[in-house]
Amino acid sequence: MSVFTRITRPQLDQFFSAYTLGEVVSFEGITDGIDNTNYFVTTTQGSFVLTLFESLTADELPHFLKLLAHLGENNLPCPRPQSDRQANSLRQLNGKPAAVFNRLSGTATAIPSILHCQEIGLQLASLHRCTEDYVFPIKNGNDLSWCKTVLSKVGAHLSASDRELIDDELAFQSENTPVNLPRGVIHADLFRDNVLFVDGQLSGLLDFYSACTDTLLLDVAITANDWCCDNGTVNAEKFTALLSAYESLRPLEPLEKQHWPILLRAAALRFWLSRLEHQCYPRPGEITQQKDPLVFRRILLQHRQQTYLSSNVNIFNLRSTA
Ligand SMILES: Nc1ncnc2c1ncn2[C@@H]1O[C@H](COP(=O)(O)OP(=O)(O)OP(=O)(O)O)[C@@H](O)[C@H]1O
Ligand SMILES: N[C@@H](CCO)C(=O)O
Repeated sequence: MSVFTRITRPQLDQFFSAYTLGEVVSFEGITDGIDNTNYFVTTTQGSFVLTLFESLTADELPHFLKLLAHLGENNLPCPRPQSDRQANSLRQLNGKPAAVFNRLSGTATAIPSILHCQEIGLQLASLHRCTEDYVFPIKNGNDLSWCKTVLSKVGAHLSASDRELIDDELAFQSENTPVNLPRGVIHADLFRDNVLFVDGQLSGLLDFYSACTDTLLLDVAITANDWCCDNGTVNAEKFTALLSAYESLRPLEPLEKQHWPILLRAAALRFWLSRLEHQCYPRPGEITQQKDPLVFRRILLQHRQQTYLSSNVNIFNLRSTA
C-alpha cells in the first residue's frame, strides 16, 4: 500500500476509543503496497494494522472481512478483523471505510528459495481447499474484458510492437478461455510482498482485497509467476517446486494441466497491464510505489516462446501426466 489518506493522532485516538484494544501509543504509515492506506498502530495492548480502503466500497467490504474470519477459523495465518464495542469490524475514518487487524509477525522475502516456493505452494492449496464450499460472491474485476479496457487506456503510451504483442495475446486468450476448470475462492494477488515468514516458516498471508471467485489454476499461475521468476526470468526449478507442493494437497486435474501454459500467459498479461495502468495513470499519494511493468512483459514472452523448455527441468514437468 501507500499512504493516500493521512490521519492525525487525535483522529486515531478517537477511532481506537471505539474498540477495546487499548490506547494508542504510536503509529506510522506503511510504504509497501499500492492499493490501500495502511498504518501500523501500537497500543497499550498490542500491535495492529489500520487499513483505510481506497477503492472497495462499504457494500463490498463485509464479504472480504467475512472471508478473512473464515480463513482464520481454518487456521490460515491471515489478518483477523477486530470488532469494536458494538461488534462492528468495519467503521469509517476520514471519510473512508476502515478496519483494524492484528499485526502478524514476520517479513516478506525478496528472493524466494526453493523452500519458500514449496511453502507458498502448500499454503495456496490449503487456501483453495478450505474454501471449497465457501460462497464468495465477488467476481474477478481483472478479467479479459478488463484487460481490453486497460489496453484502450494505455495503448497510446506503448510502442507499436508492445501494442501488437498485447493485442495478439488478448486474441489468444479470448480463443482459449478456460471452461470447466475447477473454480473457487482465489487470492488473485499472492505476490511475495503479501506473504510473511519467520525463520523460513510462513507466518502471514496478507491483502485479500483482490480475492474473488474464479479458476483456481489462475491463482496458481499468478502466484508462480511472481515467486518462481527471478527478476522476470523463469526459474524452472522453482516452478516445479511450487507446483509439486501444491499438488501434494490438491492434485491438478488433467484438464488443468492442459491449461497450465495458457493460464501462465493470462496471469502475466494481467499484471503487465495493471502495472502499465499504474505507470501511465499514477494515483496521488503521500508515499507511493510503482512496480516495473517490464518484468511481466519478459515473463509473458518466455511463456509464449517457452524458452525455458531447454533447461533440464521445465515448468510443465508436473508430477503426473495429463
Ligand atoms: N495484518 C498485518 N500484519 C503485518 N503486516 C501487515 C498487515 N497488513 C498489512 N501489513 C503490511 O502492510 C503492507 C501493505 O499491506 P497490503 O498488502 O494489504 O496493502 P495493499 O495496498 O492492499 O497492497 P498491494 O499493493 O499488495 O495490493 C504489507 O506488505 C505488510 O508489510
Ligand atoms: N501485486 C501487484 C500489485 C497489487 O495488485 C503487482 O506487483 O503488480
